[in-house]
Amino acid sequence: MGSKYGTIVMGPAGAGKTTFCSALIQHLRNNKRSCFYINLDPAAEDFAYEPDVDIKELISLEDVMEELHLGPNGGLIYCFEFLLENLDFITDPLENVTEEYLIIIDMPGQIELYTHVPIVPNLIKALTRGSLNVSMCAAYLLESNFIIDRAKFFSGTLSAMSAMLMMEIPHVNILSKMDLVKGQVARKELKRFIDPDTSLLQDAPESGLVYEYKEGVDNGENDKADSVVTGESFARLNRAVGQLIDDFSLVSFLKLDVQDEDSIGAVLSYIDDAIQFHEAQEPNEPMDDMNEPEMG
Ligand SMILES: Nc1nc2c(ncn2[C@@H]2O[C@H](COP(=O)(O)OP(=O)(O)OP(=O)(O)O)[C@@H](O)[C@H]2O)c(=O)[nH]1
Repeated sequence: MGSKYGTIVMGPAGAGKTTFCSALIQHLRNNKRSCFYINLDPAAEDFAYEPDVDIKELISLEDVMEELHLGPNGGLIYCFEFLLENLDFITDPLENVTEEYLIIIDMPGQIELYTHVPIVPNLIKALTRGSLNVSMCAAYLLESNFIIDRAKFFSGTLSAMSAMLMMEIPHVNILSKMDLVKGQVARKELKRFIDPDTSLLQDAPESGLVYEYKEGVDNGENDKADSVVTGESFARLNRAVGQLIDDFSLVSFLKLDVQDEDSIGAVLSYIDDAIQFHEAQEPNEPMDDMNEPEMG
């Protein structure tokens, strides 16, 4: 059995994951490459391309919520725990996928799956270290209009970093929906987000990553600016968080506009390169630590 290659598409809700998967599939088709599309978002409904494997065929989020009286997030976690107990649902169809294919996995946006409980890391281990030995790259999407709110952008960057550290596979960060900021942000300014320049946080203290709220102030979204205290201790805390991002200078973003075929091609070649580079670096380890206790 030859090698297998795949990308797992992650990022917050609404970042454009499913749209990116469709654009990527179209691009692969245009270039006579094959793909195997797996949808693991039980809430996703409209697909430009029908998935080859769809978690909805295994378990219904609606049924789980109704029968177990769970909310959407608890229901989603249940669905993934069920998937991990029934991994054959994904691994069996992948057995015959050859190296000509790019396996594309479309994920839900809920951050709980990546951080609070190590569900996605365990899923990735099963795909990369088991007999399947899929060489994978994570594609983490953050939507570009986050740059309008610097605090939101940097907290998104921290989530991207956290996913990168948890997954332990090659990782590509992508700023999606670039069409929405085109012409609105100067090129030079945009560069400071592409390679995150943490001094952006200090340039606009009202956009600090860490806020202290005044007592008795309504902390609703609209009143955020009024309720921020920009004291030196908070400036220091912001600098410290900024330094943390700086220290991981690996975080930088590729620009994606799904209408622009060249940007899709550029993202794909980064994914291809990241997979190839990783493959050349270290052979996949056997799946020996799947049942080790994980961080809680
Ligand atoms: N302008 C613009 N809109 C986009 C782009 N990509 C996605 N969208 C829109 O953004 C919304 C969310 O896109 P999805 O692809 O469903 O995002 P998702 O990350 O899969 O969403 P969840 O599955 O809910 O987490 C949809 O209305 C898309 O049409 C883009 O490149 N440009």
